[in-house]
This record gives sequence, structure tokens and C-alpha cells, in this order.
Amino acid sequence: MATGRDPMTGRTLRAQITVDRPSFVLSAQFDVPAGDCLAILGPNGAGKSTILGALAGLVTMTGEIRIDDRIVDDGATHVPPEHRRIALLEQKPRLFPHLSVRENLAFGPRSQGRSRREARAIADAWLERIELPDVGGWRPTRLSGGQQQRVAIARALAAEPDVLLLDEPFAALDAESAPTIRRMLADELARTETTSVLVTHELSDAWQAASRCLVLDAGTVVEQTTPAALTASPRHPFTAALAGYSVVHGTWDGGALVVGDDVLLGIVDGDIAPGDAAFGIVVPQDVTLSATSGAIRSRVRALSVHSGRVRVESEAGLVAELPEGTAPPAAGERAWFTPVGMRVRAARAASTRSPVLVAADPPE
Ligand SMILES: Nc1ncnc2c1ncn2[C@@H]1O[C@H](COP(=O)(O)OP(=O)(O)OP(=O)(O)O)[C@@H](O)[C@H]1O
Repeated sequence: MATGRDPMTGRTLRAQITVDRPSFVLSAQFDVPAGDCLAILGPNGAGKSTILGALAGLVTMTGEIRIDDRIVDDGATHVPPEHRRIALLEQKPRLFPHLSVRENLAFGPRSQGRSRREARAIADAWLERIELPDVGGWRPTRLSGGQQQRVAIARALAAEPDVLLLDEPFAALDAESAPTIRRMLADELARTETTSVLVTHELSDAWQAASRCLVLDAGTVVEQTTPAALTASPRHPFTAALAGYSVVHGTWDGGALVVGDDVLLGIVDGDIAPGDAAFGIVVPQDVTLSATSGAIRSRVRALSVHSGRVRVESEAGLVAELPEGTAPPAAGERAWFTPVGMRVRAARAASTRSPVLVAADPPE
């Protein structure tokens, strides 16, 4: 028994969404090709969940949402949430507590008119796929949080939605179960060719599940491109920080980045003019640390350990990764940080990438 749609039946999602609230305006346009996953990233309050809400029919919007040629929302037409064939999966599994696990999985197929026997067979096939073959008769509350989320993902996919929306589906999981469930979700999205939109705070999720990313900041799309391009050449400070770079903000004076009273040398990356607000990015391995001299003197905000090396984070934003065996300064102490080969971008350049997903830049 198949547990997903037939090949080549994935749907294309096209969305142009404007949400106008008194204190928040969101404007976003994107396409998700059939069977693809679009990851939406952005700081808290950027509007990520608002986009999902608009797609699901839970948030008032203007613009247009289409699935293939079917209009879901365009001002004149507003298909109610339950008739959109768009499923929403959130942090919490929200399984039906009064139904067994098997009945939860069979619910979607039954709602679509499958016979009881067919729906049960689909549910049992999903139980095998998510490696929980023996829990069909259990109530969901007997399962761990991670197991419940596996069932919730399977329940969403068993209903064969045209589009699956995922709002931080791994955020409530413990560190042990999250990697397994991340991999399972990516595998099942690909296998079932389900078109999906994944809101996440992790760039690694985009690498694992999505072929495209959209980065939002304060309701505006600031980047739309591939996970590889976001990682290699982030154009927005938020994305750069997600990709693990040190990020330092300042003003470009025509030859260097001015940060307070300090001047940092960097390589210009893109259009930039003297006086522009700008930010520099550099990997922590290329930032040196000294007690006596360097480019910028800043207080140590925090220490962390990555792959066996200590990283020293400054209040200025620069992060230095220390060579093995080097003693770090204590948090609160001042030290000199010097970036080598820092790239400097105009802060405004973040919003100049094409707003149309299909025309997004290739990796640089
Ligand atoms: N129901 C609502 N009514 C009015 N304003 C709202 C509502 N829900 C969210 N907002 C506001 O809309 C803006 C965007 O919120 P949204 O939840 O979409 O951001 P987000 O990017 O998903 O954030 P987070 O990462 O914190 O979940 C915020 O300013 C938020 O306060």
C-alpha cells in the first residue's frame, strides 16, 4: 500500500501576500515549485508565522494565493481553511487525544472518502514508515513527544495535502530525537513529492529539507535564494549570523568599516558608497585575539565551545576562535579583536535581491 501521492502529482504554490496591521506590514511574493520545500527564516516577529497563517486562511490578507491554477485567495475568493487542501503542522503535535494512533493516521484518508479498510491500510503503512509499527492501538498520550511529532508528520502527509505548512516542527523536540525527525521529515517530503513551506530558525533545516530559502525581516523579504548561496554569501546580517559568521555593524567610510571609534579593514562585497550603513562578516577562525593590540577593543560577552575549540564573542559582534591550547580571556574582560579578510556589505544591499523566487540568484 502506497503511503504518498503518485509521482508527478505535486502542486505548484504561487503566493503574493500583503498583511496590513496597525503596527505591522508584511509583503512577500514567492513561488514554490511542485514537490519543493521553501524554508522561511527570519528574526522573531519578522512575520514568518503570519505568512503561514495567510496561506492557511487564518490571517486576513490581500494579494493572491494559487495552487496550480486553483485560486485559494485573491480578495474576491477566500477558500475557507478546511477546503484549501493546505495542512498546517506546528511545534506541538496536536494529535486527536480521543482517537488511537492508527485512527489519527486514518483520519485524513477517511475524510477524503477512502473506505475504512483502505484508510487502515494507509495508516498501518505509515506506522511502518515512521518505525512505530506496534503503537497503532495506543492513545497518543502514551507516546513520547518525539514519537507524537513523528505521528503528526505522518498524519499530515497521509491526508495528501496539496501544500504542507510546517511552523518550527522541531522546536519542541529534545536534542536526541530532533535529528531523527528532521531526517524523517526531509525524506518523506521528498518521497511523497509534497510541496511544503517550512518555518525554522536553523539554516541546517534549510540545507536538509529545502531547495530554496526566503529570509524575512520586519515583514520584508530580504533574501530569496538557495541554502548554498545563503551560506556562502549572506546578504543580510541575520542570515550571516545564522550561517555562523561573526557580524559587525558600522559605517563605510570609503576605505574601512567604522565601528564606534575603531576602524576595521575589509574587502568590499557589492555596491557600497561612503557614508552607507554597512556590516562586515568574517568566519571566527579568521579573527585573532590579543590582550595588547589589534583592530577593535571590546568587552568579552560570552565564551562557547565548537568542535573542541573555544570561541570568544565580543560585545562589538566579532567572534574569535582560539587556536588549540590558548587560554581565553574571562567574560567581561576587554580584549583586542582583529578580523582578517572581512567582507563588507552595504546594509541596504540586503533588500536588493530579486523578490521573485524563481529568479533567485545562483550561488556565488
Ligand atoms: N494575531 C495577531 N494580531 C496582531 N498582531 C499579530 C498577531 N500575530 C502576530 N502579530 C504581530 O505580527 C508580527 C509578526 O508576527 P509573527 O508571529 O508572524 O512573526 P514570526 O516571524 O513568526 O516570529 P517568531 O519567530 O517569534 O515566531 C509581530 O509584530 C507580531 O507581534
